[in-house]
Amino acid sequence: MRSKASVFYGHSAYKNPPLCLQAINTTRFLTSKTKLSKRKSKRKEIHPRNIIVDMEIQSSACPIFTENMNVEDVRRSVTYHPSIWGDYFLEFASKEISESEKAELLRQKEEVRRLLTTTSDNSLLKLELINAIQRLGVCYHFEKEIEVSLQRIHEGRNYMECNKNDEGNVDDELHVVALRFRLLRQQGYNLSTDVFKKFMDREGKFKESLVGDAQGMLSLYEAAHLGIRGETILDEALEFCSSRLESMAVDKMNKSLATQVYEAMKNPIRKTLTRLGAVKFLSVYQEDESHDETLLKFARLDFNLLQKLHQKELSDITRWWKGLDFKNKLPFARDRLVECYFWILGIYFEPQYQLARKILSKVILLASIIDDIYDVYGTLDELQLFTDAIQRWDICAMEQLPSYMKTCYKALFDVYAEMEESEEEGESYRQYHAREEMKKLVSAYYKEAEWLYNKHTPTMEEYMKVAIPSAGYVMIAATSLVGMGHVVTRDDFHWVSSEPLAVTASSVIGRLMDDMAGYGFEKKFSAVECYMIENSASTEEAFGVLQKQVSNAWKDINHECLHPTVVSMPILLRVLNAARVIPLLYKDGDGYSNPKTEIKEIIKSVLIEPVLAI
Ligand SMILES: CC(C)=CCC/C(C)=C/COP(=O)(O)OP(=O)(O)O
Repeated sequence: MRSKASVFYGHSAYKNPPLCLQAINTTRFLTSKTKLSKRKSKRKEIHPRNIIVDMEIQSSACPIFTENMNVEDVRRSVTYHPSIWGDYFLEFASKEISESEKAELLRQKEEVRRLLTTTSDNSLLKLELINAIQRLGVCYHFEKEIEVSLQRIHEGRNYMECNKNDEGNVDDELHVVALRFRLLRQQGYNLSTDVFKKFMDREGKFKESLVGDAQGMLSLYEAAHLGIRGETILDEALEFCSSRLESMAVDKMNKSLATQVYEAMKNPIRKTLTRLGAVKFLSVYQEDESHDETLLKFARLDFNLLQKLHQKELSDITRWWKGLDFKNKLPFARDRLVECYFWILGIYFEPQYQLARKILSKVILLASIIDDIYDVYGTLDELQLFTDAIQRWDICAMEQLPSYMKTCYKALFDVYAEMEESEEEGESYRQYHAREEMKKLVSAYYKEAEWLYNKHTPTMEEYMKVAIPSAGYVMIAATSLVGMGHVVTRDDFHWVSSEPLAVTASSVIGRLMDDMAGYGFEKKFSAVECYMIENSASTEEAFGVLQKQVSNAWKDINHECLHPTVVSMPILLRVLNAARVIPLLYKDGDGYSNPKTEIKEIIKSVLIEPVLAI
């Protein structure tokens, strides 16, 4: 088994910030926070204990206790805006995919399979075809065929000889080399970055002449996101391509390429959710004159049929959610049903993972409610009771809880019971592992609440030890395996519970991006404040260091996805996909708590609007 993540994310990385960061006084941080809260309060004129959370305002200050305060005074009252979707998805209750639609899908699928298997592996056409199939989100239909082809491409000794065009050898083209590199790395092949050396000068810099090749640079940019730690060529490539592509006059590119560059800068392929990437790529692909009509039609149909399936699932979960009536019973909590489902859809969208999606969507919804109980509403005494009850995991433990907590405890208990019922004989270890990870999550929530109430400022090391589990991604990784069926083994559950590097790295991405997005708004300590205080650093310096941590965490995930992997690809894909959700939700603020922003449009494009032919 590979080394534990603490080696990489331990104290030392934070203990030794660049020298320039060490002399700066923390008062800067305090001053900037005060200014910020003054500005916000003035704009909204709201009582500091009852702040409306909308796109600008997110939470109140931490509670200040005095002896004669009662419980209600102490509660940190935060009002999040209500769900923007309401019961919209209930209307899809009777949506079914018809038999004729299924038959048509199968017919078209066979045509694409024929196309895939008859296109020579030694051709650029094949690379482009595999790339299109993957980006259109339909590669789950052809996993075997793609695996076999990429294996042949990887082994292909005569690749270069087979790829001549009028100007010479196409394998000398940056686009071809970079595309091949990315496709093979995605498949887990640990290709050397030396393949890019021919595009560099004697000083080890990428040749400026490449600027004339926008397509090649775009492909190199995408390939560079598959890098692991220490691959300086890919770091260099990323910097070179990002700066050159961004400054390139858009009118020098054709429209399709310009759109792709714009999109790639925002959402590189490696960090993009498959379904969202498919919506975007469908429009690029259909405008590309060299597109394959069979593949395009199939991808469109598959997208729309899967969307129907997702709508029906969301309708079922909405019914369950309405039945719980949290809106009235726990009105302080975020009602983010659709956003939670969308989050889980990022982890798996394929039809075979329907049960897994249902389980994980319910669990993440309840985790969100519990997070608000700990961060917003519960008093420390109540939180202690809830934490104890969760550790006991016994329905009788509910009796000692205040009524709003009982509702949540019972709902959680029921979901895990449902999980148990869905398991086959001898599989109870699945629900057991999921439950243990939920207990750890709740303990971490409690620790954070305790810090807040006791006004304790943790060191970065202390903070990360708690904030990694409290990011919820270890719990998500374990629970994501529960409904996946026979591709998952008992060893996979042991792996996920052993703090493996990939899972910790995805937690680091989740934690740090969430903390950076919430900085200045959230009422609790975050990595930004911890870093600043511990290192007397400015906000900018803290962000720089944390962003570097995030970028290293991506490299660690990439590393763990290379052969030989500790667990199988379907397991690792869940971890990678969970990490992919984070930049989407947290790159430009907290898009989960405040989904009125771009997130709403994204959810619409994936879950509501069918893709149409132009
Ligand atoms: C991955 C999981 C469990 C997701 C559930 C929803 C959730 C808790 C989101 C983060 O909210 P937040 O920004 O308030 O989180 P925190 O309080 O940890 O900063």
